[in-house]
Amino acid sequence: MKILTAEQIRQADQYTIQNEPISSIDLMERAASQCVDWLLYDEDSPLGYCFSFDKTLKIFSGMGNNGGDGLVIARLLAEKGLSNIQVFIINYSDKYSPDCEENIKRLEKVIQKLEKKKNKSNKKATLATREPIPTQQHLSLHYIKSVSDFPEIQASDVVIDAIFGSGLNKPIKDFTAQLIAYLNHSKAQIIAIDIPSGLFAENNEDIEHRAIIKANHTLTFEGYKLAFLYDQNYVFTGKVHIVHIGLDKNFMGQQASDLFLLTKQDIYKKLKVRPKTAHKGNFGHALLVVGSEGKMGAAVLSAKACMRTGVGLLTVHVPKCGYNIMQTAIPEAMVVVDKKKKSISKICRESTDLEKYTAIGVGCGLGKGEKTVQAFHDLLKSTSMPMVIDADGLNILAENLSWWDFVPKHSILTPHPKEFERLFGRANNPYLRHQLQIAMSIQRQVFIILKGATTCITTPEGKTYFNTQGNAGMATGGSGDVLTGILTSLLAQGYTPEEACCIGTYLHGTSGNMAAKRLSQEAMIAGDIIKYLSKAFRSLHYGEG
Ligand SMILES: NC(=O)C1=CN([C@@H]2O[C@H](COP(=O)(O)OP(=O)(O)OC[C@H]3O[C@@H](n4cnc5c(N)ncnc54)[C@H](OP(=O)(O)O)[C@@H]3O)[C@@H](O)[C@H]2O)[C@@H](O)CC1
Ligand SMILES: Nc1ncnc2c1ncn2[C@@H]1O[C@H](COP(=O)(O)OP(=O)(O)O)[C@@H](O)[C@H]1O
Ligand SMILES: [K+]
Repeated sequence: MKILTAEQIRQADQYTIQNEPISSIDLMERAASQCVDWLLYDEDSPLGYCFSFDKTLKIFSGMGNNGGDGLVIARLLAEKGLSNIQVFIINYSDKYSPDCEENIKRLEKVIQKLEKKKNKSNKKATLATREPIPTQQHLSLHYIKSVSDFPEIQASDVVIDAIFGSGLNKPIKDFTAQLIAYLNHSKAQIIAIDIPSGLFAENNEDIEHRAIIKANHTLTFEGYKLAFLYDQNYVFTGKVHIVHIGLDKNFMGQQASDLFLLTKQDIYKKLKVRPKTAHKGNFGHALLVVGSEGKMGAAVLSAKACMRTGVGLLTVHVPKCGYNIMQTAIPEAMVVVDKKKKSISKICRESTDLEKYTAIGVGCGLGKGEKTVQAFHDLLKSTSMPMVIDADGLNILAENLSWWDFVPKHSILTPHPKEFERLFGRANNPYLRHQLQIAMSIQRQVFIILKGATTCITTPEGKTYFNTQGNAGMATGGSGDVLTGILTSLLAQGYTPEEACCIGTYLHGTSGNMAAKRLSQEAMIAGDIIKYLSKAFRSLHYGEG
């Protein structure tokens, strides 16, 4: 799925208005009604039982179209009978967008209607019983012009943030900034419409010092904004839900973008089906160069994951101390033993040693001893076959930058953020780090998988794929080694490095999700990601689970 910029979405919005055709105010109505559906029916919605309990919905609307969305949400929910709704318009300027202004009038009409109904039923009740009965529905409209107008917020309130959307063009200031701090400080659940107010859709500088809503949920129109895919911004977006508002699909499909979000459909299309008559020679021969004393677990995890991802043959090169461990843990793998006991010292005696392998993975639990560093150097120089480089392989490279010349083109590097920083340096914010990652992939002609809650893959052509599969249960030692095994296996089987990166990260995350579902995030360990690979494959091939 393509990720479009806020500007491209705005163009899609204009195109839809002109070509569907639909008026902009009706498009706003459609967008808001989709949000209302989510609020009323989605299992994640904190509003859930508002119909029966006395939660109050407090909608904070700005003066642009995002504010307009908030006003329509209020009206539609009131029309559906929701009991307690308070709308606050933030008067940060003297200019409303036309659709926002029109929706204030529409909301005022509904309020008047409800008031009339209330008076009528009170009159009836007074005539019949001599006592007024309280009306069920409260809908009110208020204006915030300064700090003194801020309403009290209870922990049980549900707050809708419709202050600013994608039209934000400068950091928020003055009492609106104070309002955002005030809302963030409350204990209420916050739902942001389209984008948390204060967050820019792409590049966010100086984020620590800016006023930005910290939402529990964000209902975003049509697709993820780029900023939502940076882990550092999760604190603002909370869980992101895509709300489809009927923008022109063809127009959006034609927009140029080098940014993609990986979906199950994408992976399904890339996965090969094993021919009925296949033999093990059809699925490659992987070499893993891994392990050192005390870190043989990393080696075992990568080897098991490699086999469980379908490679035909696997050879693992380990130090002597790893021989029994490896043969016992995974008898399916062949083992080549280094002449050194505790760490690897020489990988290939001759350059032809490597010819029989179809992919090489190196780095898990390797250590950085002098001989190992030399062996890694020799390995880089002995082959032009793209390889997977992880962990200490990356750290060694970071300390020997001139060796970049020997890294085979189209290799896959899998740094976590700290390893990324060692390799490529620091960037001031996640957007700039992403730009740096793209630039490095192009310059070094390698695939970089920057691992995190959302994993970011960049290609030598400058494309980016984001993988959002996975969960915090995978934040446990060894998860990265499992990924290295999976990637090496896919490369060995003949998947292109780009396919291996996409399938590998998605599979790893899906398997982690299945493990967490069954075992809990707390109790799962890296080895469980391997155990659930079979389920993950079945779900990708046949939609099971
Ligand atoms: N795209 C779609 O498909 C659809 C989009 N829809 C909705 O529209 C939203 C975008 O609406 P929008 O363009 O009116 O922008 P919004 O964020 O409400 O800002 C309003 C104005 O605020 C101003 N302003 C900016 N920054 C400021 C600041 N820091 N402090 C003070 N003022 C500031 C600035 O005015 P200016 O400063 O330029 O005069 C700006 O024009 C979008 O997020 C979605 O919710 C749906 O309704 C329908 C389908
Ligand atoms: N919160 C999270 N959500 C999703 N995936 C995660 C999360 N935390 C870690 N992961 C995944 O787990 C793996 C951890 O890799 P790494 O940091 O190299 O671990 P290790 O060095 O222990 O093997 C990465 O693939 C990462 O994407
Ligand atoms: K918003």
